[in-house]
Amino acid sequence: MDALDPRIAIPIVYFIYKKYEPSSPRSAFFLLLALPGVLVVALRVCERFNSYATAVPTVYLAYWSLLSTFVVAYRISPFHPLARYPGPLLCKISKGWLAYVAGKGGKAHLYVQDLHMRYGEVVRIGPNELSITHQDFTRVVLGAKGLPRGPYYDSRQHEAGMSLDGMRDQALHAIRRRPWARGMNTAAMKYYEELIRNTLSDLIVGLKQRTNRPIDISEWTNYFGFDFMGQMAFTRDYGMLKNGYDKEGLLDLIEHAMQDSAWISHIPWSIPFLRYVPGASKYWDQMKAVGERAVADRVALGSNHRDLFHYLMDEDGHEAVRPTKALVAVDGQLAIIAGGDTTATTLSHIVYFLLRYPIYLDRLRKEIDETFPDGADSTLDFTKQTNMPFLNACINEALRLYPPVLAGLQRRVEPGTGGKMIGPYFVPEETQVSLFAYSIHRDPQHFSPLTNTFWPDRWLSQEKYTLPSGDVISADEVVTNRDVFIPFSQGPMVCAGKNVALTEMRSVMCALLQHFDLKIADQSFLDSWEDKIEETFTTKRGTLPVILSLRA
Ligand code: HEM
Repeated sequence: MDALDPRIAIPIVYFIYKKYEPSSPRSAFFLLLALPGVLVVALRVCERFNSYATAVPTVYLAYWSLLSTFVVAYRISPFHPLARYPGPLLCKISKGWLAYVAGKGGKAHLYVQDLHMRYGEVVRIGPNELSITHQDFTRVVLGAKGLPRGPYYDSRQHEAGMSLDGMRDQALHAIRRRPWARGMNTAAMKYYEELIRNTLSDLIVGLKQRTNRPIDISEWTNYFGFDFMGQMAFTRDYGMLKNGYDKEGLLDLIEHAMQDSAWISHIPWSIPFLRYVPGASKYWDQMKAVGERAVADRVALGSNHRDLFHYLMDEDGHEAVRPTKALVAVDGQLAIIAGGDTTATTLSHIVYFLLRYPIYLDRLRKEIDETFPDGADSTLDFTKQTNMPFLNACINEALRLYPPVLAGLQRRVEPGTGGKMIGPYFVPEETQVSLFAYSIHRDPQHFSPLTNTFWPDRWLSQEKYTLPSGDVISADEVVTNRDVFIPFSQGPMVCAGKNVALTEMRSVMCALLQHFDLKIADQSFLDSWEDKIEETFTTKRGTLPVILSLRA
C-alpha cells in the first residue's frame, strides 16, 4: 500500500472533509472532483490503470463510496459525540432527511413531535443536531447568556447583508437590534395603534360588504395582516382590504418563497450551490424587488412619517453609521413577512377554534360585550383589551397549539465553550440545538390536562377548573408552564414585533365579534383545517369559508 492507494487516501480526505465540510462550491469542487481527478492522473501515470477510460470511473466510484461510507460509519458509530441520544437512523446519517420531510409535505413539525413521543425529551434530528423539550432550554438556550443562532438561519442571507432574524453573531445582532427597539418604543407604538385602527376600519367595511355569503376568513386575515404591515413598515398601501383581493400578488409570492426556505434551511450548505441552479432563487429575487420598490417609494415620500422605516433608516441620527437603503429593504421585507403572515395565521387559528368549539365563541363574545357595552368602539381603548382574561387566554391557547413559527428555533453550542448542560443532558460543542415550539407546547409535562385540545381555561387563574366534559378539577391538577411558552421565542432574539402583534390580534377579535355573527360555510373545511397546516418556515394554511351576518 502507498499514499495513492484509495484505502489510505480516502481516510485522509475524510478528515479534511469532516473539518472543512464543503459548504462552498470551491471546496466541494476541490474535495469531491479535483482531488479524485489528481488520483486518477497519478494512478494512470504509475500505470496502475491501462487507460483513463477505466481509471476515471473506478477511482471516482471508489473515492465517493469510501468517503460516504466513512461519513456514515462515523455518524452512526458509538464514537460520535451525540451517540448516546436516540433518533431515527436516517436523521443520524444526514440532515438531508429532515430537509426531505420538510420539503415533501410541510409536516416537519409533526414528524419531530412524533419522534419526541417515541424517544422522549431529547431526540437526535440530524448528525449534529438535537431537538430538546426539557424546560431548562429557556435559560441555557434562549436566556440572556444563551446560545447564538445556528446555520439554519444562513438562508436569510441577502445580497445586501443578513436580515436581523438571521444574524448569528450575538454582539452584532445586539447592535442591529437597537433601531428595532426604538421602532417599537411607546411613542412608536402609539403611531402604530393609529394605523391598526385605520386598517381595522377597512377590514370591517370590507367584511360588511360581503355579509350573508361565504368568504374565506383566513384570506381576509392575510389582507389585514399585510395591509397593516405595509403601512407600519413603509407607509405603503397594499389595498388588499379595500380591493378585496391581493392586486400585487404579494401573498402568492411570499408563500412560494417561504416554501423553499423551509427545506433549504435544514441544509444551508446547499445555498451556494443553488445559486447555480437556474430559477432556484426566482421567488427571493422577486421578493428583493418588492423590498426595493417599497424603499424607493418610501424615500420619495420624505422623512415626515414615523413608520418602521423611519427608525430602521435611523432618520433621527442615533447611530454613528447609518444603514444602507438596501439593508433596510431587507429588514423591511422581513417585517412584512414576519409580521403579516404570523399574525394572520394566528387570527385564522383563533377563528377556527372558536367555530370548532362554539362554547368559547359565546364566552369570548360575552367578555367583549361586557368590556365594551352598548357597542362602544373597542378600538378606542387597546389597554382594556390587554386586560381581557378570556380574550388573551384564547390567543395564548391558539399560539400554544399552533405557533406560527412551527419549526426549530435553532441555536448552536460553539467550539471552545466546552459544551452545555440542558437539564441532565450534556450537549457537546459544535452541536445544533433546535427548539420546536410545536413539540414543547404539546408536552404534557408543560401543559396538562387536555394537552392537545383547545382549552383556553388553562391560562386563567382559578381555584377550580371545569373541563369541557363537565368534570371539575383543582388548580394543582392544571399544569401551565408559562416559562416554556415560546410562540414569540424568548431572550435577546425574541420577536421584535410581539407587542404589535398582540395588539393587532386582540383588536381584530374584538372588532370582528362586536360587529358580526359568524358560522362555518362548509363543515368539511373546518374538519380538514388542521390536516392542511404545513410548516413552511412559518405556516401555510387552507381556506376557512365562513358566513358573516351583522349582529342584531
Ligand atoms: C403572532 C405574531 C408573531 C409571531 C408568533 C412571531 C414569532 C416570532 C418568532 C418565533 C421569532 C423568532 C424567530 C427565530 O429566532 O427564528 C420572531 C422574530 C422576529 N419577529 Fe416576529 N412574530 C409575530 C409577529 C411579528 C410582527 C408583527 C413583527 C413586526 C412588526 C415581527 C417581527 C419580527 C422580527 C423583526 C424578528 C427578528 C427578531 C430578531 O432577530 O431580533 N414579528 N417572531
